Amino acid sequence: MSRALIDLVPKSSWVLRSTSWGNSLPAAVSHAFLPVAQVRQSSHSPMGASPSHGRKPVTINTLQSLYRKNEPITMITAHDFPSAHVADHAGMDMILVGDSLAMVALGMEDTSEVMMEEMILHCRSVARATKSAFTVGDLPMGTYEIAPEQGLESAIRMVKEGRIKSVKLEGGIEMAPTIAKITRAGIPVLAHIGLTPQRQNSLGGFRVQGKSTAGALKLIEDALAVQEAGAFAVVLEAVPAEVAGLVTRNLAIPTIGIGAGNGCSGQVLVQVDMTGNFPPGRILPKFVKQYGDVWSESMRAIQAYKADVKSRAYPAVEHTYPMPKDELAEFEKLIGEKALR
Ligand SMILES: Nc1nc(=O)c2c([nH]1)NC[C@@H]1CN(c3ccc(C(=O)N[C@@H](CCC(=O)O)C(=O)O)cc3)CN21
Ligand SMILES: CC(C)C(=O)C(=O)O
Ligand SMILES: [Mg+2]
Repeated sequence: MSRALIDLVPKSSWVLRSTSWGNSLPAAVSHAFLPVAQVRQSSHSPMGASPSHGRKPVTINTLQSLYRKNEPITMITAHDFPSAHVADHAGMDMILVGDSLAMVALGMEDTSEVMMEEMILHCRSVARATKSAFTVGDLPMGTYEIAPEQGLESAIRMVKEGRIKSVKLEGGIEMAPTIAKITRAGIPVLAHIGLTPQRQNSLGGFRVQGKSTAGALKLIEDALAVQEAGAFAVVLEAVPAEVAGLVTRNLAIPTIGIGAGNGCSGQVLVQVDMTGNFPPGRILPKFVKQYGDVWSESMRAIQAYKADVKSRAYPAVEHTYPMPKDELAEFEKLIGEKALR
């Protein structure tokens, strides 16, 4: 809302917006009065009671410590401020700004289309909402494959402009020099092997990897190479559980599985998949467990709004701004004089 507009709203209707940071805002932000008529009350998430409330920011050391304790690392994607906000408040250890946002947020055919500038825009919005989780940004296709220097330049842009804490890139042994280059510059790298969607055209589509003996051996070779290059963890996507378990047992860094069974050091899912925020009938990868039905809930709410507008049930009196009685009387008198109606 513009300054001019804010000045028009009577001060009496201003309330302290109860934010998701809890009821007691620090003094530094207590001037953040917004002209909202209602303090949002949510029965399912009482203010200040979210799992991540007051949690210290997750760092690379926190992740290391979870790994040592054999406690599974939780990771989910987010692509904007609200989706990062809810993931952070739910207490996720890591939030990934995946290039899958090309498909789930931008409506592109696959992930190869998304540009660096677009990834940076989404990273920035996620970073603003994330107070606790460790953030990772996917390097989009074409921004790291040419040479280690190109990879480092892109990784620096993701951190400086995207405001995220680490980068992820797809590829195994052939990417080791790039992973080493970025890591040595002080940017943590999450590797990603198995099904690498940016390479779908040479994989023959989104296909399970490491199903054959040769494929499984290649996966182990790749995992060891990215570890050796300095990756702080490695995503294993769409590989048999047996192979992922073996890789996990033979590495000294965490494995983050997606469609890789229960033997990994952690799990990641695409948020819109697991919350069910997509039209009915969409075919999901086999590994997705749908924990919610956000689409139906949004549909219900929007259709109820539509019905209320059509029937004039909304807005009701409580959603309107009353004029003081004396002002209204004066106003009506003036209208009568001017022959308005
Ligand atoms: N919304 C969304 N969720 C994802 O998990 C995801 C994306 N988008 N986009 C990028 C990649 C693509 N992903 C996918 C997509 C499909 C399958 C899939 O359908 N796999 C088949 C097996 C295919 C085969 O091996 O022949 C399956 O049955 O799960 C797997 C991973 C994972 N990533
Ligand atoms: C599925 C995860 C690992 C990913 O790379 C993405 O969301 O882009
Ligand atoms: Mg990705």
